[in-house]
Amino acid sequence: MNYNLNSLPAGRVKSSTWSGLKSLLKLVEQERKKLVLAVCAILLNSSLNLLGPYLIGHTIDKYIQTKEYHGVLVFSGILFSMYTVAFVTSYFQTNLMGGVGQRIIFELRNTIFNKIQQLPVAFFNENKAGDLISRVNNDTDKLSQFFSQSLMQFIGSIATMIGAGIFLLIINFELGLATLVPAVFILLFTRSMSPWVKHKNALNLESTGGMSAEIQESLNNFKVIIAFNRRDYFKKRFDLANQENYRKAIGAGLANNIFLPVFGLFSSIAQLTVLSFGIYLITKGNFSIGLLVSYLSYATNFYNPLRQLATLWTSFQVALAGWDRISQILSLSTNLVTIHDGTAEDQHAPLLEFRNVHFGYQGGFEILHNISFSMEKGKTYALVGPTGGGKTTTASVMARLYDPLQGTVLLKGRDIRSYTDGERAEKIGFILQEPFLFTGTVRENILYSNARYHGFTNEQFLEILKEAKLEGLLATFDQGLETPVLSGGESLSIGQKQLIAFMRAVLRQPELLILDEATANIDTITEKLLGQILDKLPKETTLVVIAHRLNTIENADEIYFINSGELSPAGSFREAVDKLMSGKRLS
Ligand SMILES: Nc1ncnc2c1ncn2[C@@H]1O[C@H](COP(=O)(O)OP(=O)(O)OP(=O)(O)O)[C@@H](O)[C@H]1O
Repeated sequence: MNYNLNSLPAGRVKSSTWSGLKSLLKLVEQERKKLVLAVCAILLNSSLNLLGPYLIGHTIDKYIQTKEYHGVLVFSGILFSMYTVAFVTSYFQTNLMGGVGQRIIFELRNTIFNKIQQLPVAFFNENKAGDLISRVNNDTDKLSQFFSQSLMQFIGSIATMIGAGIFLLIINFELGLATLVPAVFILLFTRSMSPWVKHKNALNLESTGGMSAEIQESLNNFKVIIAFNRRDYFKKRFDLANQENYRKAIGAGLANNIFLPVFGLFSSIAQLTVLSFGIYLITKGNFSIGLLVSYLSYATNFYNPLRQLATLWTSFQVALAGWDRISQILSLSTNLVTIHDGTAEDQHAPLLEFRNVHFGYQGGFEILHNISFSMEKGKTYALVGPTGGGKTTTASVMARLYDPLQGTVLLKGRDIRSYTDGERAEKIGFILQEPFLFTGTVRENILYSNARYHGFTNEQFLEILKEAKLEGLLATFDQGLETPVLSGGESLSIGQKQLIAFMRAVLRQPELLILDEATANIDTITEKLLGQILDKLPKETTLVVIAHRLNTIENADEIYFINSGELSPAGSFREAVDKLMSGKRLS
């Protein structure tokens, strides 16, 4: 599956306005009741506003021209009450829709975030975090604006226009037709321009995502930037991204503003038509002044919402462009599905086995070539080899961060794909080369993957750590379990981060524990302590150690070389060292 959002076909194939609208409306299904109420309110509002001109025309012809001022007063009262009710309905629907918009954005952000969480590592390799953040924050905001501000105005404007159009045709059919002709041109113009406007907005959102990705990358690398005094590098890159965004925003702005003057021009033409044709009809004796006043008002009632629609249409196109980017994420699914092959675990089978495994990252060359080997319960395996040889990649396939392109990985004789994520994570612990920590405390970070200890007090939890012989590792943290972890671990040394990752993984007592350079940044004394802790793990635990330092693999039962994606057994530690001495070097 292609996980690169910027090259996904959905990004280029634009959904049509109608299908986009339909899928957008699906979002509000849960809000149906509130939506119906809001639509009723807006329809009532439009009807009341539409009745106004008719009553004014009637008052002029029936009471003002005949000087019956009592009737004028009565009708003024009626009009005042109507406009008051119209105001209340308008306020009611605005309130209602404001809430609907906020709930939609809330649900939508949850849905996208949950979807992102379900996607495999390959998705994160392919997309920049800044762009994803922009999709979750900025693009959903565009949708929310449409739902909370524009949708009801949209419905209200269309209702008012239809009503006004009907009045125009009823009062005088010929004059009505002449008044409505410019609207047909507006319709045709809007239809032909909408895809272009939406495309311009999509480009704008894309460049906002790109800019956000630049910001995120420079913030992540601020230490390197400062150390190498290369502020100019990211400044240049940001300038470029900002300029690009500026150009795209100008393009989108121009496209968005194209409707307003055109709509304005045609509505002025319509007003002129009404005025000249109407006066002509009056001079012929076929029309009254009151009717002309009503008529002009209806023409305004028809063309003003149309002009407003120009703005709303733009907001709709922006929302559609945002929705396209969001639905790209929603349309993805994990390629690491759980299969049901019905095979039971075989307690006598090797703990983990690679059978003719081939693997390559998305869109790249094959990295692992036809690897076959197996690992027994309770043994320690070392993977050694040159930088870029494929050790971490092999470990990642072991932990099913990726599936092989060809071949099978078996866990206890069962296809690893037949285990659920939960079962797999329970059985396999993986201490990554770059441990992931989040803002909080040391305790929270250790508990991250050990939910069963969540309710424990510090004393109880310390007891658990003591039993697992992990307590000694806390000595390097000045406030023990309560030591704060700031900015995703920036406040800790890399060695300290590795210690936390170590405690996190060991506490789970997995059946297979993979340590990818897990001790590379730890002093020799602490490393010894770690070694003792590993010795205390249940004897059935299988260990896989990836290491550059030879002393860390001294106690391995078997050592494998991984070089250029090929795996070969190196025998015992002595044999491995002999091989190294005879010319093959570890990195
Ligand atoms: N996410 C990725 N996307 C594409 N290629 C990758 C990715 N990760 C690693 N590679 C490539 O796969 C190859 C093997 O990398 P891997 O990280 O497995 O090597 P390694 O033996 O663990 O190296 P080291 O000792 O430096 O950790 C390298 O050529 C690397 O460029």
